Amino acid sequence: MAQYSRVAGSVALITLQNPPVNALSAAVRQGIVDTVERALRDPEVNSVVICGQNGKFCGGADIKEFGRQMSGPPLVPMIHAIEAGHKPMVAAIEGVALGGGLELALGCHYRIAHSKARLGLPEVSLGLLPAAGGSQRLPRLIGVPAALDLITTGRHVTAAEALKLGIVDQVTDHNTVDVAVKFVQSVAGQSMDSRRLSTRPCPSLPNLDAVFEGVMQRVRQSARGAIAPVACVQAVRAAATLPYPQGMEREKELMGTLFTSGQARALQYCFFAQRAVGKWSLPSGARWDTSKAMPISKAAVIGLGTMGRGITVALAQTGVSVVAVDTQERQLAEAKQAVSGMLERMAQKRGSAPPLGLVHYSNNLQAAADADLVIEAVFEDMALKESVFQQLSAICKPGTFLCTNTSGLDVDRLASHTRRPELVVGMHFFAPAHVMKLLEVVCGPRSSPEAVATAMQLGKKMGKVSVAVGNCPGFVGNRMLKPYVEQANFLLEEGATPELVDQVLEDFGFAMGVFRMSDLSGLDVGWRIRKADKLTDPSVPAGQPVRVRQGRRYSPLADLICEQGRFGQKTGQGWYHYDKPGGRVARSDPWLHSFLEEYRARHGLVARHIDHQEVLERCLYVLINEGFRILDDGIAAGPEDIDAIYVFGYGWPRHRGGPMFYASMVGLARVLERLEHYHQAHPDVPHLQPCRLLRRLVASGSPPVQRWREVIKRLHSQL
Ligand SMILES: CC(C)(COP(=O)(O)OP(=O)(O)OC[C@H]1O[C@@H](n2cnc3c(N)ncnc32)[C@H](O)[C@@H]1OP(=O)(O)O)[C@@H](O)C(=O)NCCC(=O)NCCSC(=O)CC(=O)CCCCCCCCCCCCC(=O)O
Ligand SMILES: NC(=O)C1=CN([C@@H]2O[C@H](COP(=O)(O)OP(=O)(O)OC[C@H]3O[C@@H](n4cnc5c(N)ncnc54)[C@H](O)[C@@H]3O)[C@@H](O)[C@H]2O)C=CC1
Repeated sequence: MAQYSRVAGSVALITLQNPPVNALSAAVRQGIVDTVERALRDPEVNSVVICGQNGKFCGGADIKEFGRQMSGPPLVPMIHAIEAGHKPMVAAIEGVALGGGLELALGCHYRIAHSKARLGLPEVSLGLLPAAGGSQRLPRLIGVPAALDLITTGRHVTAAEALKLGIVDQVTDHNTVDVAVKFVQSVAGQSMDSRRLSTRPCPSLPNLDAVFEGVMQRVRQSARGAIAPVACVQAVRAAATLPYPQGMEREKELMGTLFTSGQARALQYCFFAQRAVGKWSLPSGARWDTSKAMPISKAAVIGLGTMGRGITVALAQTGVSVVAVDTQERQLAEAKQAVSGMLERMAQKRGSAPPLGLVHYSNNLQAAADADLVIEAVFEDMALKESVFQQLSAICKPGTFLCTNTSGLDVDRLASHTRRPELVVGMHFFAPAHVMKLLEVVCGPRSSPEAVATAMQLGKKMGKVSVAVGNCPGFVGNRMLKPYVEQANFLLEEGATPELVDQVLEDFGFAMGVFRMSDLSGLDVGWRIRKADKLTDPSVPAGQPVRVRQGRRYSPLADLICEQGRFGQKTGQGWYHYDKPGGRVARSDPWLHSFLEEYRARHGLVARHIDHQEVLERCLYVLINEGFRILDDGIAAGPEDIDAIYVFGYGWPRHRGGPMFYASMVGLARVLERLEHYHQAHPDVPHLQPCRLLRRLVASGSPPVQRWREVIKRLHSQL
């Protein structure tokens, strides 16, 4: 809806009303059309201000309407009518002006923003382009390079940057509507001809072709198969090279392709999945909106290796005071330097002071005594972690939350080593912890709703997408990763190369294929876990066939690589060769290829041709199959949780929506059929055996992912 009122005698004030973000639903669009017509007709009115209710101008088109039959007045003619109006129209921008909201403001003759407002055209992140004239008006207003930057990245700008770029005419710290009303009165009666952006030429650019070629190259490289960024560049090119009406035609044509695409559906699903995961609930009935999170002003981080350092930085960035503890003096000194360096670099980028004073260092666990919350990040060793939790339980004040960053150990077992198991919860960050958006909050059977709420809330404050998961080996993300990595190793045994597997996965859209990723993370990490699981020599019982462990197929390839001291990037050699230890550029390694040939010969394996389809299906479907098992076990609340974990923590291409969404796009019957096919070919690989939930969903007619919860009926929910 849009409310019409008269202020200051002659100014019509149109207020968009559609909480929470005044999205441009059909009713709002109809309201705008009606109220603008009324203002233009009313002889007592000489000017118009458009604003949004509750301090938010407009969050853009109503995304919930996409994918349904569109009704109500379309945006393009509505915005044209505003721009063509003979009375001055001013957008009073508070809160946000995003997507269609900014396009509406660009149709107005002036824009006044509050200093705290954010503006942007984020359509690209929904698989779309700004198709209500945004791709044509913005370049005319701020020039091609700046418009290309905003439209292809979708980034939000502050009011101050918007003023600098020329998107807004004025920024105020006062009441924006009052300022806009005063301003519009001062221009009432003037001609608005020069203020209509559609009538302006695009500022000329001498090297137009080179600019577009450069941006297109950059976009294609970083988009990894996403079509919207490419269409955004094409639309802006139309603004730069065609008259406005033809540019609008091109914008419409490009939007037509995007609007109904699978990528747009996937990206819009991700938007809602990201929000859905915040609305967690536990089997006890405790929920996100009924459980109280405790405020955390002082935290302690125990263990200052790769993870502890990143977690310390992320906490300090959030304004939380941190006691950073490592018992090794050398590690402590190195961590101090590394943390300060990271904080300084980040502050320099932002142009603010680094929060160095928030971090204090100690080599003594006692320093954690008065922390509100502790995050343990020592080596992945159960006995060590148990001892640390036992000590913390004795040292910390009553009520301190005790969290672990373990990658997959039993959180409840750690809880049992404390006097307050209800205050123990997993906070599983991803490396680098100050950059990666994902946080798995692991709820043990005894974790209290307050502990879960506090960890979820702290994660959100740190800018993370926090996902509540149940307690099982590997939780959600790493549990699914295991069969994926295993399958990639089997493919090597059968004739593939790391280059082939990685290329297929990178073509699919992963930032890194599985072998490049393993080299980056360090091959020794998995090796240590396999040793602890008694899968590697010398703990393997005598007589155990070398490619079978615990009755199922096992590939010792990664163990053999590690035995050679090849731990990946850190040692300069792994599945690939690097120029030096710590080198980043992966090069094909002839040694590795001969090693694979010898390995196959030794085990009587005959290399066969493996095509791209098999690589993709075996790696992805086995991971998806484990995702179904996780849902069936009640370790994740729904497919959205798994998808958010994979998109924000594991580099799953966002435009493919996450593994569970992808499965529903491929078709569950097809996934089932291919798993059956591969399981028949490899009966000694239990992970390939289709899970019963997948079968049940197929038997229920393969409902869309949004309706899976109706089919998942858990007997023993862990969440
Ligand atoms: C606005 C935010 C920054 C607020 O953030 P925050 O305060 O953190 O709150 P949130 O938790 O994010 O959100 C709260 C709540 O609001 C919901 N919500 C937010 N935004 C929207 C929205 N735009 N629509 C609907 N709902 C929204 C959100 O889901 C939360 O609710 P909950 O899920 O129940 O918890 C932040 O929310 C944000 O960033 N929002 C998104 C902003 C955005 O991306 N805007 C752009 C939208 S797309 C757009 O505007 C495009 C256009 O306008 C162009 C439209 C042209 C259409 C023309 C169609 C022509 C098609 C031609 C094809 C023809 C095909 C054929 O031939 O058939
Ligand atoms: N490295 C990664 O990518 C990820 C690791 N994790 C998990 O995070 C934890 C830490 O991993 P990393 O940072 O990689 O380890 P790391 O090996 O880099 O660092 C561990 C640190 O703990 C310190 N430490 C050991 N015992 C201690 C004690 N009793 N008290 C205080 N400090 C002690 C060590 O001195 C060392 O500095 C592990 O549980 C790991 O599984 C989780 C997510 C990702």
